[in-house]
Amino acid sequence: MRSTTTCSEGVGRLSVVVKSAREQIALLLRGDETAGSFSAETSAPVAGVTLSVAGVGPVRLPVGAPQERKLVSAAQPAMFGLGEETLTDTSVRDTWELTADQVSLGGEWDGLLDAALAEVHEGLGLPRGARLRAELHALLVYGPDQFFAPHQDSEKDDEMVATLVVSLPSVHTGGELVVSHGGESRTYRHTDRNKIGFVAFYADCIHEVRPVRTGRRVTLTFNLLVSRDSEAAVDPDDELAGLVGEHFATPVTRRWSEKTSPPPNRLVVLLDHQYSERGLAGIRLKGRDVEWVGRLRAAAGKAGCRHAFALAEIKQTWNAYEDDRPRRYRYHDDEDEDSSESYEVGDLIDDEISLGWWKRAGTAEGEQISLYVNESEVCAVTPTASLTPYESEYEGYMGNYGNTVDRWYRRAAIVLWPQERDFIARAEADLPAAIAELDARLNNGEDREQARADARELVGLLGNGSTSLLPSLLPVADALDEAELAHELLARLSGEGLTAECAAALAAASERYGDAWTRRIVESWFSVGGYHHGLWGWVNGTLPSLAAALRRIGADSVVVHLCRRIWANLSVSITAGLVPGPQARAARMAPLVAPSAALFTTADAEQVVEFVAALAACGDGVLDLELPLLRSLGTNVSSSLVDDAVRRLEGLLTVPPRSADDWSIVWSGCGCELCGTLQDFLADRSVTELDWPLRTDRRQHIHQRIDAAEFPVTHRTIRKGSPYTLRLAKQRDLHAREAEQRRQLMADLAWLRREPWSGES
Ligand SMILES: O=C(O)CCC(=O)C(=O)O
Ligand SMILES: [Fe+2]
Repeated sequence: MRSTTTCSEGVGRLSVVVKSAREQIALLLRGDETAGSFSAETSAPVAGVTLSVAGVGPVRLPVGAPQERKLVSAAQPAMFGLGEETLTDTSVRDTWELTADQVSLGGEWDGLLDAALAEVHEGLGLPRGARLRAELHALLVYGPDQFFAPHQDSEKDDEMVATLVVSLPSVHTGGELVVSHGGESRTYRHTDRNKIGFVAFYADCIHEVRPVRTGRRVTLTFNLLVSRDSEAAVDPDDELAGLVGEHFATPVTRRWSEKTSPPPNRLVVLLDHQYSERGLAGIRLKGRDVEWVGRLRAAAGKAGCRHAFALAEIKQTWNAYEDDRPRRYRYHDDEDEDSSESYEVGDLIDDEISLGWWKRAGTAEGEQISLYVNESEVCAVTPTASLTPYESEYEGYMGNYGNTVDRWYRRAAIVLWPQERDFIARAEADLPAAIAELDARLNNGEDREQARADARELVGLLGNGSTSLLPSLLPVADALDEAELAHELLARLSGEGLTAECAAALAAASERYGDAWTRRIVESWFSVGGYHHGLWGWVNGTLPSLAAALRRIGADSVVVHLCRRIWANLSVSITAGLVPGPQARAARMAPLVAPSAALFTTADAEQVVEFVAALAACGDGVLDLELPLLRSLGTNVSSSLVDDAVRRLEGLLTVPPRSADDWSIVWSGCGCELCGTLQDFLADRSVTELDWPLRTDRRQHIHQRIDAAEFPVTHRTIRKGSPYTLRLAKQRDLHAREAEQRRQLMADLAWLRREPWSGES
């Protein structure tokens, strides 16, 4: 049910049917200032509502002409009150009336009425605790020229506060209801044939029904009564406390999905005025904030909540449309324009709120925090958009959004959170502090079950790949003494966060939870195939000292797991880097040399033998890693690695040197017809040039093959004829280059043989 406002002056406040607790809190804080209006309007679909009138029978809705006539025949001319008298005077009131006892409403009616009363309740700004009831007074039918002159309804009942006019759908023109109060007047017309219209106004309003011009207007009038006792019963602070409780108990419905999330962990109520940290910490509040904060603190106390004062940074992103109308009509966004361009602001696309500082009640000092606040946790009496941003920036076309304008604001807030969710609410704001606190509690031997429960809550906050938290989290995971929980806490972090200082805690956890646990956690920390941009740096810089520290305290088995996992990562990169082109391959191997050296010097001899065995299974291209690795390792090297390199070099040198008339190049392509032709050309001992007419896409394939393998072959496209011709030529220095390569192989071999390889790892 949505309000279809047809007022000619003033706009009804009713648009949303169900308000969330935080929206109601904002309304409640705003108070009477702007809350109520003298009249309010809403509407509801007529389908499902039944009407029956004594002497007429069931009346179909919308009301058609034959039924209107029947209604009139069962009606009386309406009377009106003047002082103590009741009169009939068609110059004041001319309409047909059926009394309440003749009318019965059914079907969906009761539900619709309740919903309409809820809206009207809010629209009129009636006290929240008050109970509003509607008492049917009459059914009225206005035919052509009939009307009701301006008048004020008599309050027939002590509890009566307002009148509700329900317009049933019927075809007519004219017959507007005009309601006036304090110099303002609003005109209501109900013309929608599928809807029932509701207009409520306070009993002290002057109102009239203008003459109907054609058709008939059918209305039901109700007295709106407020129960006094209920009004008195609810203390507004209890109401606020109730709403706060409701906020923390209501699952969050997400905007674009059916799913719900657990209830929010906090309520951030934005204040109106600006404050410094010191001003806020000293609770030197201004203006309306004084009252709001007072009420919210009282409500927090009643609802079992803690609170803090906080400073929020808000960034709003709006759609913007460039405005190319002539200058004098342009809309300028305030005096301080966002940029020299003019534009119109459209919809709010994004509203990010984060808290960077807070001062919790009961603590001595404010704290720097970092807390992203969800929209569902924010309550604003004054919308941020109505304030002045401290900075704004107009951006041209931004992908999906078109043009946008970003606006930044700083606002103060009071933050409430349930006492029983204190730990997680604080942890979300300051994770390192929460971890340190858990650590201290466990060290002091405080309730371990509680610590476990709190730690379980932390799991969801430990995002993917964080590196900074491992050192502080490891001792906590150990002290919790629960293997699965310890794993969950640590598993989503990156092993790159390990430092030599972690050795003791890591060794302790490994000892407590066992070898299989250790292996599993190490595997999570260094997932294979994942993206580890800092892994090699960590292996070079940290792994050796961490391993040494672990060994000093007897945690050799942890070192074994670390080395195995680093090797798993390294060997994936080695395999991927063994590309056919020698230069490309050398470039891929270069960054792997240092981490390989660090790993080979860290791992125990047995593991190094395993690593070398894996290298030995690779093609000869792996020499591009093995030789620089051997140089980097110096004497501190496993003989098996030397042996593998020697074996490869010797093997390559058994191929006799190229004879002067031999121009063959051994290669096999992808097996396609083009690669076959290329292969034949390359393999030919005497042919050194090939002119090959080829279509563009086919030429591309051959270019790629030659570039990937880095053949000593030039390839040029001769842009003549159709298709163009690809000219391949074996490079003239083929022999000289191979001779040079051979000299290098021999030099490497001599170096390997000459070196006194004393240190057998
Ligand atoms: O029919 C209407 O819209 C209003 C009637 C009225 O003002 C009354 O019955 O007092
Ligand atoms: Fe009236």
